[in-house]
Amino acid sequence: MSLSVAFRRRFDGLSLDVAFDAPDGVTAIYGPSGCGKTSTVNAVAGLLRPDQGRIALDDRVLFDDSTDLPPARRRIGYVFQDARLFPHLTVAKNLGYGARFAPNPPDAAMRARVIQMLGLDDLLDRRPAGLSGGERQRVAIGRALLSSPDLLVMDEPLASLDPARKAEILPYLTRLRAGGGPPILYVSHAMAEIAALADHLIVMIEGRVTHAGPLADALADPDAAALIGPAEGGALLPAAPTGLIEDDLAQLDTPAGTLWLPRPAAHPGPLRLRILAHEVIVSRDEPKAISALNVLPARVLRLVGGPDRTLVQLQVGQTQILAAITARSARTLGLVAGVSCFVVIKTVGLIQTG
Ligand SMILES: Nc1ncnc2c1ncn2[C@@H]1O[C@H](COP(=O)(O)OP(=O)(O)OP(=O)(O)O)[C@@H](O)[C@H]1O
Repeated sequence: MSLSVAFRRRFDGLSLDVAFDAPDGVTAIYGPSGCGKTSTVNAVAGLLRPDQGRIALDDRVLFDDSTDLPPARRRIGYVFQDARLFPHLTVAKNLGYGARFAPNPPDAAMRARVIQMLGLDDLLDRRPAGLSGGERQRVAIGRALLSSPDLLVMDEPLASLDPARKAEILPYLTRLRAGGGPPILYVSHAMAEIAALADHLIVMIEGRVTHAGPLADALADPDAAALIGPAEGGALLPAAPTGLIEDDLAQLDTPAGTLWLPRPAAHPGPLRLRILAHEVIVSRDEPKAISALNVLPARVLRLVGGPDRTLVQLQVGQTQILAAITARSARTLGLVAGVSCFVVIKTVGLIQTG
């Protein structure tokens, strides 16, 4: 299932002129406050009428010159920042409400799967007022899923939660992503959240899409990283434990090479590594007596200079990694495209993705 979006809409303060495709998986829409993220997903869901354009899910047109399907007929599940549950209904009845609009209502097995995946078994008889913010959001996600949507839209679903509740709900979202459900359009301005969940990235600035493509490519691309915020760039790598554990460190296979990290939880699921550009040191010589565990050979691909730092894109093994260093270091090291060097990776964020 693929979503294709192209529309215009003028407001007094902002002209939206948005075009992108969202393939299967999770597509994150990222950008500063007021750039038009919510308006874009609202246009997709039928809550905002474009002035012109075309919005389609595969061949099914949701909006064009002659079509404007009402929200209930778009087969889109919507999870808002606040859960918007019915306060007088139990969790079970709130979940059942989603199914009422499903073109093919979910059977008992599907319902049981969603309840189990979102950990809702013990909450079914409770009412929303007695639930934590994180529990309410899990119910809202379950309700949206049980409407058997062709697409799930989530607009800042974690933004109203405190850090502990966010950490509690993220594993449910990663499980949802890994479970082969509908494609997800995920609005967020938190790159840590996006790095944990998304496959594709749309960057919006002032009503326009300024970057679209695979998330991992964007984080390792100096031009895209400059748009996203250079502090967010670096790399996002799939990782597989080799099974070797020494001194409580686990050996992981990654496209960059073999890395040693503090042993991840015993969970067998797939892992992602997030490396931030300012956690990467570049050395011309192979560093020997050094406390950092992860030193890999690399080659400079290109440098993009900013006012206070230079982003260096490096080929490391089969992948690219960005390093953020000072312009002075880039000069004194003689870093230019083609130069061989070594990267020292200081810290790596380990993300469980399934
Ligand atoms: N119904 C409306 N009428 C007039 N202007 C609107 C309307 N909806 C949105 N806008 C304008 O579009 C701008 C973008 O709003 P939108 O909520 O889509 O941005 P956003 O990127 O989701 O922002 P945030 O991250 O703060 O939620 C707003 O600042 C506002 O100027």
